[in-house]
Amino acid sequence: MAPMKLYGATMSWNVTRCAVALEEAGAEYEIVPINFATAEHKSPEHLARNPFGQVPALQDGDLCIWESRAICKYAARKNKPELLKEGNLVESAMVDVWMEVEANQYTCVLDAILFQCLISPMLGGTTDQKVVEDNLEKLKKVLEVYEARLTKYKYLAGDFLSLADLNHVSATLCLFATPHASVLDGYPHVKAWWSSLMERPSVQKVAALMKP
Ligand SMILES: N[C@@H](CCC(=O)N[C@@H](CSO)C(=O)NCC(=O)O)C(=O)O
Repeated sequence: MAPMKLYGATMSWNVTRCAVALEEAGAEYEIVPINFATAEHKSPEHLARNPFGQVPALQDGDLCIWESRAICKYAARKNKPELLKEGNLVESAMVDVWMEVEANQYTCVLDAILFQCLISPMLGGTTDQKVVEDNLEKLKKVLEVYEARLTKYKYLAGDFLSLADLNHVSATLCLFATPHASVLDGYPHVKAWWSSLMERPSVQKVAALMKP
């Protein structure tokens, strides 16, 4: 079977979220860059992959899917279903909860910080420090919940690694490219959780991919 194709740039934490899942699942894949400078993401060819004209998109044979977290679930379900715990109703429910928390409580706040600190300056813009500070305060409230959870369990969904943990990696790696990674220092169990994720070969490989 030909390797899967992950369309997008490794500077995007939505794209590299998929790379972490693909690496952890041991999938055969290649990253196909999409050139934003030429609006390739809005080309008919790419719109056929992702009708919203965004990256990532994943092609696996005749199947083409988009939305990073759907791609991650596909990679896990196909190659390493234990990352979803789908055979266990309770464990899979907790995986689902923390996958939603990653998207709707954690990364949505982190996105605002990363845009201001990394994307805006890259586009010739400025960093709105008030937006950064406001979202750091929101992130601290989220991290308080994580700290309480990770005081009880080694990983977010329970005492087992799941896709919920892995979906946090790409955006958190980007946090370390900003001056604000120290926000994690106030949460020792979150730091220990992050350190254990960073020890994984899949994460180390993607971290290397993301280096500018
Ligand atoms: N919910 C989606 C977000 C994709 C996205 O915003 N992609 C951006 C670049 S990466 O941050 C993108 O393609 N932006 C171009 C555009 O929106 O036109 C996902 O998780 O895959």
